[in-house]
Amino acid sequence: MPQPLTDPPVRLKVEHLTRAFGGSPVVNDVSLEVAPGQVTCLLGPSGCGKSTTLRMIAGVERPDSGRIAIDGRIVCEGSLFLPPEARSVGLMFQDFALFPHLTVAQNVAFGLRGPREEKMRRVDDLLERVNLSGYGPKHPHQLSGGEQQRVALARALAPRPRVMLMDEPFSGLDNRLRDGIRDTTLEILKEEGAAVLLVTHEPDEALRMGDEIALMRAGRIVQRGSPYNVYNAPVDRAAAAFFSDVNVIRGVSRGALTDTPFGEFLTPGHPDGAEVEIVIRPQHLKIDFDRGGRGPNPTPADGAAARGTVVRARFLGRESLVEFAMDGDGSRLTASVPNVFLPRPGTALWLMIRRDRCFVFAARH
Ligand SMILES: Nc1ncnc2c1ncn2[C@@H]1O[C@H](COP(=O)(O)OP(=O)(O)OP(=O)(O)O)[C@@H](O)[C@H]1O
Repeated sequence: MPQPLTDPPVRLKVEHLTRAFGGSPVVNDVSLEVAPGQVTCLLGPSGCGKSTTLRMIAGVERPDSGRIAIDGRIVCEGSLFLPPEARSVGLMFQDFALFPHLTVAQNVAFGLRGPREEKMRRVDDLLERVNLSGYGPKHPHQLSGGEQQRVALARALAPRPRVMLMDEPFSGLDNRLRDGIRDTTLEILKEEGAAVLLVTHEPDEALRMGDEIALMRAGRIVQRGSPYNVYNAPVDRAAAAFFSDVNVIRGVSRGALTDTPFGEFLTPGHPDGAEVEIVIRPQHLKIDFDRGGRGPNPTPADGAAARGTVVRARFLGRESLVEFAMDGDGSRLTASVPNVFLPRPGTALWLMIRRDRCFVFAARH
């Protein structure tokens, strides 16, 4: 494939952003870039500093240090601190408040400058794109939560912001509405070509919406990459566990191999005697029947099978979760299987591991 001659353009560039409250750093040396038309999801648990990062980029919170540039123009560094309205950023928060006394059209037109005709064209165009044509004369209280949310999106996008900052914008919506609105929102954001930074604590939302995920923990970005890479090549056990439950099999590395109930695993890079953790998601455990104690015939890719006894099986709709106590050491492992598979507690079954889906990390102490 031909290589691009220049790097893709960067719309939002954040460098070494830091902010402490009461002496403890809440945002610690955060750097990231977002290109026009790209959605980066800032993902992390509650309290990890996502909103504070977003607020500094918006210009409503001052960093202690660091630099923010939009289209190459520095909007924050040292004593330079441009207010939100001078940064060309659009904002959308969870508790987006539409102005109750203004109509839908007036809400969308609120941040627009210029001739009336032009403003009305932009308002009509946006209302059409959020599927609310004809809603212009209504007032916010006459709209459902989902409709109000779409008006808020139209309002934030109306002045054509270069950067769109969204903080948990979908969390006030009920589940059934959410997926549809996420998809519509994504489509419009892409058409508008803004660089989007979206804060969320929900991995599913980040996987669905993001071109890139920046995984944040305790004030720092611990991993950045495409959703595929962040999910399939986590930097550590906690990064893996943020996206799903995980099983952890512990062992000791010797000669770059670690012996487990499932056979030997390659553990290169771990010194002799080092404790390692083999991490595997529940959907990558394979289940087979006991066949009178003889067990399955694993392929070389499966490695060895290990026997366990069902402790609990739960039906979750799309999948079932089956929890096992392993024969050898009584350790617990959980497998998820598609559809309904609900073996009785006490049933003996064999488990195998999808070795290509394992992550090996140094053990945490
Ligand atoms: N103005 C403030 N003064 C003191 N502490 C603050 C202030 N703003 C935020 N914090 C603290 O900083 C930490 C990070 O807050 P922040 O809102 O950035 O986290 P978050 O990752 O967005 O979490 P959530 O998803 O719960 O909103 C929290 O412990 C919060 O209590």
